[in-house]
Amino acid sequence: MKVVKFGGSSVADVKQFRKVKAIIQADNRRQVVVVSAIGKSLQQPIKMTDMLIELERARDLGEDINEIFESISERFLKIRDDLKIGLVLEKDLLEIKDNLFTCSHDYLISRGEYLTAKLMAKYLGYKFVDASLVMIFKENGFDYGASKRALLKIRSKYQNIVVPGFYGVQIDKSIQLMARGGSDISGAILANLLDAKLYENWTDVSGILMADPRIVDHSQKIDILSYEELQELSYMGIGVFQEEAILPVRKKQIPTKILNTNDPKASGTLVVGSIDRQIEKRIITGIAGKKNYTVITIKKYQLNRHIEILQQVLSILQKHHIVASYVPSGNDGFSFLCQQDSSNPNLESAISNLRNSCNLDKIIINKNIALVAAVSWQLSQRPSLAGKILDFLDNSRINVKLVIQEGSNMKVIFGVNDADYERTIVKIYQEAEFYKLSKPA
Ligand SMILES: Nc1ncnc2c1ncn2[C@@H]1O[C@H](COP(=O)(O)OP(=O)(O)O)[C@@H](O)[C@H]1O
Ligand SMILES: N[C@@H](CC(=O)OP(=O)(O)O)C(=O)O
Repeated sequence: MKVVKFGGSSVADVKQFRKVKAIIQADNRRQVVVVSAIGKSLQQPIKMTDMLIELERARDLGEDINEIFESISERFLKIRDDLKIGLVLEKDLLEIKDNLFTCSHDYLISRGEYLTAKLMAKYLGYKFVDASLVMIFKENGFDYGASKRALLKIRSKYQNIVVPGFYGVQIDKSIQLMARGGSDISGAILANLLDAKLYENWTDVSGILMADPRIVDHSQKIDILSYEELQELSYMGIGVFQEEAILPVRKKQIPTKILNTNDPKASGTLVVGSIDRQIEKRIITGIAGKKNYTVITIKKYQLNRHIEILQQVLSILQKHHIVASYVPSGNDGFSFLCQQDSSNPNLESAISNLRNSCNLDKIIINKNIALVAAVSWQLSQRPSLAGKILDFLDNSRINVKLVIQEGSNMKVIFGVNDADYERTIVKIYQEAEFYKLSKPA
């Protein structure tokens, strides 16, 4: 049995729905289907999830919600009408509108997946199973036991089901949303619960590419990679597979394939536990990164004799809910990195709190830093790799502000100015290509 997840781009319009049906019909082991909310298409530049976020914003600001609600409804009703499936969606849409001023954020934003799954289930002739019945959370995480019991009970009656991704239910029956891109997580959890033979993750690219195709033209595909390597790449920002989706499949060693709905015959990328490295020629597995970091450097003379400073700094960060990666430095200071985005809304107040509360010599703030990581399982055997890349970036006049090689020994990270982000990825990609060609047989 296979669990198959279709991302927003795979269900963006009626053409995409037809492709999904052809894929499902081509293999009767594709019994458990997870869908995201309808995503972007050529005609529709906005994901349904973002339209719902916009609806919520309009509601909260007291603006007119009717226009945006109408365009949301129209997208669903158009797919239904074009597919000619006799599904009564109007009742669901009315219920959402009725609930709009009293419902929670998680309920509202999850309705994109809910309605898309209803459409898909009807179109495929599969049973619609609301995620609130089978994706059960408890206070401190996901409840695998309760979810499995509920799921097996339903599957004893219905083999072929469609489950909306991206959300589940809390003990108090309220809807709980997952992180953005969370349908990947739903699919991975369902594959875990059902001990699936394979988890197929269908998207709009033919697998995981060595670098973001929006930055590197004709980037090579990664044919096979380990859960560990994918974890590093996802953590560093490749959007194609949600980082939190790796653990559920990794735990049960369920092979996972990233496949292209628009080119279903393409082989895609296979993710597994271990790889025969004899046949793996690549030295750098992949390159990924993110922009918009702030580097905060704390200076304190003989910091190693004032260990309490570290404790104070960390507790201030915690108080402001700052998500930070810590980069130890020398005797007289250390740095940490924070993303300047919605994950750290209190960054500025945390910095001013640090300035006022800790007895520091100096705080240096460096904004608009991009991190670019080269992931390679061979890093521990090739310590010179980081140096070679640095040399290459230096020759290209890219100013590298920091280098981090982590304990995992799977990736080396280069901090550059945001403005140099794309160029850095292109240069490391070129270096990776050169390396592959120049590697001794
Ligand atoms: N290294 C990479 N390999 C493949 N795709 C990547 C990579 N980095 C970024 N992407 C982007 O991820 C997109 C797919 O992810 P996403 O938009 O979440 O798809 P879906 O709608 O199927 O969930 C691709 O269209 C591509 O632009
Ligand atoms: N619709 C949600 C969840 C998701 O997984 O979407 P997608 O498969 O389109 O990345 C989001 O936009 O975050």
